[in-house]
Order: sequence, then structure tokens, then C-alpha cells
Amino acid sequence: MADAGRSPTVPGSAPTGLSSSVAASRLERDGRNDVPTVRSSHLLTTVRRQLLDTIMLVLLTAAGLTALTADWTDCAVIVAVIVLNTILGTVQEVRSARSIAALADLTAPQATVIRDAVPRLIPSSQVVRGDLLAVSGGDIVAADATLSLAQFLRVDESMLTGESIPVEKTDGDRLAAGTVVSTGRGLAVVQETGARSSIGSIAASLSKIRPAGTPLQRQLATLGHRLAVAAAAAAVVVAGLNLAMGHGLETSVVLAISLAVAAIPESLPAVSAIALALAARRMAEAGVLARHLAAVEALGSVTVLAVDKTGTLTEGRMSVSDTWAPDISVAVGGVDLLSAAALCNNARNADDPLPSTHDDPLEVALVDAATAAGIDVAALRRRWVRVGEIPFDAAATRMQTTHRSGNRQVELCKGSPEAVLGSVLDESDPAAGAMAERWAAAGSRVIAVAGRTDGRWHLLGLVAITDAPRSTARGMIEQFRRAGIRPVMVTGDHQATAQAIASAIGLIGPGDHPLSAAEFLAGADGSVLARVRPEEKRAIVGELQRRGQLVAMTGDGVNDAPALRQADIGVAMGRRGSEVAKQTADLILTDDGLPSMISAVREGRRAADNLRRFLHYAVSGGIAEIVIMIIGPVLVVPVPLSAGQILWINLLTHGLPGVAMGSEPAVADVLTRPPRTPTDQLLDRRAGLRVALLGTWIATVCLLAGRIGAATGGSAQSTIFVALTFAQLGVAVALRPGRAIRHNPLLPASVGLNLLLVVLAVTWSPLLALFHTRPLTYGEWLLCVGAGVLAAVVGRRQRQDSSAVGGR
Ligand SMILES: Nc1ncnc2c1ncn2[C@@H]1O[C@H](COP(=O)(O)OP(=O)(O)OP(=O)(O)O)[C@@H](O)[C@H]1O
Repeated sequence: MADAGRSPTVPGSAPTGLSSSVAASRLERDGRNDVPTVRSSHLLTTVRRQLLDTIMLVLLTAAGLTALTADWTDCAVIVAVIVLNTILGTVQEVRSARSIAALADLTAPQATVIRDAVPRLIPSSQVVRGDLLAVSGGDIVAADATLSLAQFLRVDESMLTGESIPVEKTDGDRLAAGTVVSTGRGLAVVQETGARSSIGSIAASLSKIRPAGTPLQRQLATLGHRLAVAAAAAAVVVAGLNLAMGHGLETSVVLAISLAVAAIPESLPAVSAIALALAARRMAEAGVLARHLAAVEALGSVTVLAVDKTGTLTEGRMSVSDTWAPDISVAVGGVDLLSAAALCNNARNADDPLPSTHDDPLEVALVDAATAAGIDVAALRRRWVRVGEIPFDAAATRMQTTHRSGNRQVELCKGSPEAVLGSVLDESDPAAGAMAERWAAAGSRVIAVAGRTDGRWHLLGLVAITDAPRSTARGMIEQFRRAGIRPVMVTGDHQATAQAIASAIGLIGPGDHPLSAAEFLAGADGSVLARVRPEEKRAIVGELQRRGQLVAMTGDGVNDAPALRQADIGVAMGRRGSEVAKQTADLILTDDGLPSMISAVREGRRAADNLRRFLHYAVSGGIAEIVIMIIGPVLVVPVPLSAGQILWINLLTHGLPGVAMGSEPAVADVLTRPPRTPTDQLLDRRAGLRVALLGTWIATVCLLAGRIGAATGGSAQSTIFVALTFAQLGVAVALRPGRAIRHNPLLPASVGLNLLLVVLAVTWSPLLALFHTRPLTYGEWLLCVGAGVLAAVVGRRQRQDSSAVGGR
């Protein structure tokens, strides 16, 4: 393997990094820094897949049969249906694949590189050999690289080695692509990218292992199979019936096949993929990036939203509001409170050689306070060189550093008052404890700072840090509650701080107290959990799930990854979130704020509603066709519909209106009703009965129209053909949610087009021959319109019961 740092062809180790032009030419030469994945399939492959679909194979058989018996008109209709179905299917598949690919690009990992002497955040896929990679806590190493500078760097290599304790890395050590930086910072020269790096073995281990398809899609598949069996059984009955009536084998078989094809809602998978992909796109516009479609759908069923505090419920802009020292002049080895807070601190100062990808806002606030107090932080850090660090540990809630100036050495520690006053200091300091309590009760985050020179720790003082609640937080909490989603705050902060913030935003009442993780895990219930250690977050999510909740959880740090993975929907913050959190999450909030989450919930529920509505429509239509073909021959006319007519109705009513129904606007109560239980059946007994009722009703009115038509000298078959199309399109319009038509012009447009096509089928002579139809009399037209209206009326009534048809 070439050493990119030294090789004359890859001279990238200069501190200024590569120039943009060199980087561009290397990207061109070496290719993108990602593992070649199965790219979106070729158009021809998609077409072939469509044609090899079972339903298509059945149709091809029917076409073959009609050709064999020289039944050219039916053959032509079947071929037309095959062609049109393939085009529709391909277009839908390509469209949803495109939206998914666009989302994948938006949520792709990013890396910081030094280019043209400035740090730049770029997509990891554009990192090239010789790039100077800057890494810090929470980053995923973008490529195999050699460290040229490391500051207290620890890397979690468990995905490579299985070893869960982070490994310390120093100058000259190798960093493997895909491993995760736990703490510290470093600069490294990229050696290998793309498939030549170790990324390939790792990409998979980072993300959730997700079952193929979303839960709803899997339910749809099961339902689809059941319907197919039912349709096949009905087809056998129809074939038998026709044979018994002496219609000949070929006619009976083709009729049966057409019925089976029409009765199975074969466009369901396509409609569901489109509905979810559209929802994902609209969510992205609202600032919520879904990393896979299952998340879009699951969002609609979320019952608990576990949120962290800082930056999510609060502004995330910290500032020091107060300081307290036990004695005004206290200093350890010459280092006082604010100097210590700036030294025992990893936020950058003005002349820091190492860029940091994520400065902790708390540490930035401390550096700012020191600067405001007249301390030259850069000079201070040069004078007191850091020689050791025990990085901030969220479980211990403190960090510690060792500094040397000439022959003097000082150890500094900062952290939560409990950690510093309680376990670092040898003696407790009641005055400090009382002060910390007072500040925390007022909603501040309190940091205690201590120093040691002579083997004894001395308290240097306390710092109060404020971070105002977001102005939108209270409204958001109310909105989530209205939508049946319970917000729960899970924070590492002190109980008193958590309580103050939580009551300020209306999460808990004034008398309510936050729970500890242990209390919650032991069975207590509450909306605020405080002093939660990162490793407890995962258990808390698990406990909520055990209590039957579907949990969405926000997080941003390296330590949050296990909880994000455990949650049904892990939500990472786009700006403040670490790369690990983002790559583990299911959703990324680009603006770090919760308001966009509520729009996302709306989209998730809307997509699920639309699917249910389409299912109601498609299955009732299928039932109507079956009833007509079984009852019709006995009561009305020997062949109520020809094979071509059945297929044409199927194509007209399922194709474009199906896609249109997938993009209906959200119903009015979408955010004020409780979430749907994920285990809810798509078509439970009640909904199934309604669908059956609607289907039978459609069949009844159509057969009636045919019968009256025939009695008045018309053609029963042509009347049933037109009446059934009108009835199905009437139901499509009737099931629409009660919003203005302009919200989804696609539906009226597709219904209009279909009406035109069916009218042409009974008026235009070439189509008359093709569909074996006859022109209708005025009376018959009236009957057909009547059938359409009667079907729509029942459809509308069923829509009033929101649960059956995907909401009002
Ligand atoms: N950089 C730091 N150095 C020392 N102590 C810190 C630092 N950051 C936080 N602490 C202490 O550790 C405690 C827990 O902080 P942590 O950042 O782990 O909480 P969190 O769960 O991320 O909080 P939130 O829910 O508010 O985002 C804080 O209350 C504070 O006392």
C-alpha cells in the first residue's frame, strides 16, 4: 500500500492540505470514496422485472391463448394492458427509486478536510488520497489515514476488532475508515479511499439491520397474497360457470384469467412505494430527512417521543451567567476559576492548530467567559501546556487535565457538582453545595471546577451556565400531546435543572419531580428523567417499548448511538449531531428543531391514511368485479363483462387514480387523533366488512343498470361495463379526504381522463370493435351515471367513519 503521506505522487501532508484543484483531479482519477453499491438498476432490468411479475405472466398466458385461437381483438386488448401496465409500473418504480436515491445523498456521511488551508465539511465520498482529514469526538473516520497530529485521541474500533474499549492513538498511528472517534482530536493524511479502504467491512455494522420493506408494506404483501388466493378461487368458479353454460374452453379460461388479474390489486406495492417516497420527499422539504422508508411509515404510529434537553428543548446557546468562588482570591498554582475552566476545556481558541468538528457549547461558553474576563486563552494554553487528559465521561460527569508550565504542574477537574464536590474533593463544601442547588433550581447547568498541585484537591469555584428554553418548545409539546404522542425528556443534567426547564415549557406541573433512570426502570412513570447516563438511555427506550410504546428518540452524541439504534425511530440532529448519531439514526432533523418533527408525523400519518384509502377502493372494486361475474350470468346476462372489458376497467381504475390516491392531502384530524397501533391490521374485520359491503353494493347497482338497460332494448354488457367504471371512479372521488380539490388536482385529472377513455370505448367505432361494445342510449347513460352516484354515496358514508378509510 503506498504511503500517501510521503509518496511523491501523493504529496498531501502539508498543513495547508490539498488544493481544491488537486483534490478534484484525484477524485476524477481514483473515484469516489465509497463502496460500490448495487446502483439503481438499469431501465431494461426494471422493465424485465415488471414483465416477470406473476400477474404479468398470467396476462401473457392469456394473450398467448387468445392468439392461439385467433381471437385477435381480445389479444390486442390484453397486449395493450400488458404494455400500459409495464409502462406505469416502470415509471412508478423509477420515480420512487429516484426519491430514495436523492434522500440517500442528503443523508450521506460527511467529513472535515483541510483544503486550501481551510477546514471544509464535505461529503465523505469526496475525500481523496492525500487529503488532510480533521477528526474529533463523534466523527466516523472517512478513509484509511495516518495520524500526523493527535491530541488525546481515542478511537472506538469495535466494528473492526470487536474490542469495545476505545484505543488511544498517537502521531503516526493508523486510523481505519469507518471507525468512530470517541474523544480527542487529530489530523491525519488519507492513504486509501473507497473500496481499497476498510470502509466496506464497516458500513453495514453501523446501520440498523432493517427488514426488507416497511411493516405496512409487509402487511400489504400478506394481504395481497390472500386476495390473490380469493381471486383465483373466484376465477375457477367463473371458468366452471362459463364452461357449464357452453362458452368454450378458451373463452372461459381467458375470462377467468382476466377476472383474477382484475380482482387482485396488483398496483398496491407500487402505490405504497410511491406514497411513502412522496411522503419522504415532503418531509425532506420540511427539514426531516428519512434514511429509509420504514421510518416514514413508523412515524405515523409513534406514541412516545423521548427528547434530550440541550439544543432540542433549549436553544443550545450556552452562556455563563454567574460564577462563585469559595474565596475571591482562590487559585491553585496560580490558576483561578475561569482560567481553569478554559484550560480543562477542549473548545478551540483563536490560534488552535487543530480544527474541531464539534465544539461543546458548554466549553465554548467557558472559553468566552474567560475571554470576557480579560484572560488571553491562547496565551494561557501556551503557558500551561496540557500533558494529560482524562476525557469528559458522561457517566462520571467530569473531565480532568494535567498541565505543565516550566517545572510547575497542575491538575484540573471540571464537572457536575455531585462529581466534583462529592467525589473529587476530600471535604464537602456545604456553601458550594447550597449555591449549586440554588442555581440548578433556577434552571442553570452548574459546573464545579477544582485544582490540585500538592496532592490535595481544592475547589476553585462554581460556574452557572444558562441555556434558555426554545420559544417554540411549549407549543410543540402541546402539539405532540394533541397528536397522542407523549413527550418525555431524558437528560444527563441535574434533577433541579431538568425540573426547572421542564416546568418552564409545560412538560411537567410545578409539583412534579423528575425521576432517575433507576426509578423509571423499576416501574415508576414520569415525563422527565434526569441525571441519566448515556448507557441508561438504551435501557429506558427498551423499557418504554416493553410498556407497549413505539418510541422515537432524539440524540446527538457518540454515546447516544445505542439508544438511537434501540428506538423504533432514532432521530439525530443535522447540525449539532455527531456523524455517528446521524448514521445510526432513522431520521435527521436538518434544523435541529422539533417543529419539523410534527410536520414529519403528519406526512407519515398521511401516507398510511392514503394507503388504507387506496386499499379500500381497490379491494371493493375487485369484489364488485367478482360478484358481477358470478351473479351476473345467473340473473342478468350470460357474460356480464368480456375479458377485454374487465382488463380495461382494471387498468383505468387502478393505474393513475391509484397514484393520485397515494398523494391525497392530509385529513383534517391528522394531528389531533391518537396514533394508529402498529399492529393494527390494514383490513381488520370491521374494515373488511365495509369493503365487502361496498363491493357488493357496486355490483348490485351495476347489474341493476345492466338489467334495466337490457329490458329497454339496450346492451346489458356495455351498460355494465360503463356503469362499473363510473361506479369505481365515483368511489375514488367519494373516498377523498374532505379537502379542497386543488390540494390534489391529480385525482380529478385522472378521473376525467378515465371517464373520457371509457366514453370513447362505447362511442368510437375502432374501440367498439375492440371491446365488443355497443353505443349506449340516453337511458343507458342515465343508468350508468345513476350507478356511479349511488356507489359514490355509499363510499362517502363509509369515509365518514375515519378509521375505516384512512381518516376524514
Ligand atoms: N464538557 C464538560 N465538562 C465537564 N462536565 C460536563 C461537561 N459537559 C457536561 N458536563 C456535566 O455533565 C452533566 C451531564 O452532561 P451531558 O452533556 O452528558 O448531559 P446530556 O444528557 O447531554 O444533557 P442534555 O439532555 O441537556 O443534552 C452536566 O450536567 C454537567 O454537569
